[in-house]
Amino acid sequence: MHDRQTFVVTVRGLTKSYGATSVLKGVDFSVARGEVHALLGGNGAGKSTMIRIITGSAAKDGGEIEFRDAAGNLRAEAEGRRTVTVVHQELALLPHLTVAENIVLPRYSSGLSVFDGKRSVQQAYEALGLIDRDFAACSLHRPVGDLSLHEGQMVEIARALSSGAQLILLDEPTANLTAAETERLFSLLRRLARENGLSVVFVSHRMKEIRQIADICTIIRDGRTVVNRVATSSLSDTAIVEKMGQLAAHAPTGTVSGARRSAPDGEALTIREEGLEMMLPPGTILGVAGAPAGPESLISALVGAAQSKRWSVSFSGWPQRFSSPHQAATLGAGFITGDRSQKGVLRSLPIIDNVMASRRVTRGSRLAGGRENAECFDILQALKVKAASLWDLPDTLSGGTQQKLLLARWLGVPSRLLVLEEPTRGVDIGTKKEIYQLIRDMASSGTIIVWWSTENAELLEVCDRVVAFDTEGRCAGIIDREELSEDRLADLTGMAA
Ligand SMILES: Nc1ncnc2c1ncn2[C@@H]1O[C@H](COP(=O)(O)OP(=O)(O)OP(=O)(O)O)[C@@H](O)[C@H]1O
Repeated sequence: MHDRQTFVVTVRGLTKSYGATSVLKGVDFSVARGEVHALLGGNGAGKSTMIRIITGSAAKDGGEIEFRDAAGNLRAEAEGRRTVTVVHQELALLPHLTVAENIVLPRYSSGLSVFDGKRSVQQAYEALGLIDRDFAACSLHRPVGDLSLHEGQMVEIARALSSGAQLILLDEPTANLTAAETERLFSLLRRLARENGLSVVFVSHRMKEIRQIADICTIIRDGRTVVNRVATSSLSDTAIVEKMGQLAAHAPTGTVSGARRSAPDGEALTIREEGLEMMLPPGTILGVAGAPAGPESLISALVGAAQSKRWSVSFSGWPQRFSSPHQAATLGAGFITGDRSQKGVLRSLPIIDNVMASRRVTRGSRLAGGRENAECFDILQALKVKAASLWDLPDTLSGGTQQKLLLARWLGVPSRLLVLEEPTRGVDIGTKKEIYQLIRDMASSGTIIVWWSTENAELLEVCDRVVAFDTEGRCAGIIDREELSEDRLADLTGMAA
């Protein structure tokens, strides 16, 4: 084990309440210099709240936080915080500025230094060169808006290194990365940990990658640390899920594939592009696999988000072209966007409006009725959403719980078609299983489900058939359930299995 002196951050007995809700009840957490550490816990366990307190964007009620430098000397709290950087799923980069400008920006944020273009490019090159010399040599003057997600992540990590970060926290960073990019990100993080002494904290609900990347793990449950700095390899998957308090939900759910379900009534959906035709009987769950280009074009055509020359869609043989997602919704085609923060959650409206939105559209109701309260309450209970009040704003909920709000909007709404983009992103392991069952129930009642996921294991668990796209957006194959495997999907899509 590491000596106390080598811990870059140590949290002891941290407490935090929001009003009457006690969120952190005495959390302990410490990260050693140069380690890759997984921070685990169910939705709402308190991970982000603790991270916000460590970085200073929320205040603690009680407990201690201690920062130390590489030599083991105590740092002042304000100085220590500056050595911690969080890389979120939605990258905090300015798309119109160049790579170099984005990397050096924090150096000038105090307003005390005068911007020096030449020096900045040199500083940016030094930081990005630690990650990838070739990429640094050709990208410093490119606008960040032109980069891929993976390249953007490299720029954020370079920016953190350039501003003296000792500890980087990454929040589900591999969603939407290809297999090769995921492997490159993991080996980069391992190298920076080993050679530069960087500490990495990895927050993820994907068991497979937790094992791939993290040597040490800490598990938080309901505001308390239940596993503190234990070797990940010493815990089985079942033990991890049990410590998170989700063993019951983790039990096998008795998958019933569409092929074995009795065929419900309804209209069949036909999707065509040149040289390809898919006919989906009512109740089919069609998985969509691959990097964004292909799935996005198909989904836009299905939900009326964009006119498509590539795809044609028909219900029971009748061509169907929705002119907007609103029209699609009124005609029984639901859509849960993968862009939770920009297009999904209605931030200025309370939880009840977020949940009831699609029901109001499909029912054509203009006034919110009193019975809605009870209905909304039941829907949230089915998804185990813990909220103090239906009238709270969504920002008072954890990230994974906000994702559940989007699902709640369409679950149980009678629909011909439900299109889902990464519906379980950020959702904890136990809740994922429950969502799979709720979606199967909707399919059993005749709804056709189209489910895009970058987690191949989930497509295997839920879908009757999968259409796979390669990284260029071309259709690479349609695979029936019996022939599905994670390796086959990874091969066809080039995405991490
Ligand atoms: N501003 C706030 N006001 C009230 N409650 C809040 C606020 N911020 C967070 N909470 C509550 O604190 C609890 C912990 O949330 P937190 O975001 O830390 O969880 P998490 O472990 O990061 O979950 P996830 O895996 O879903 O991201 C949740 O129950 C959430 O509703």
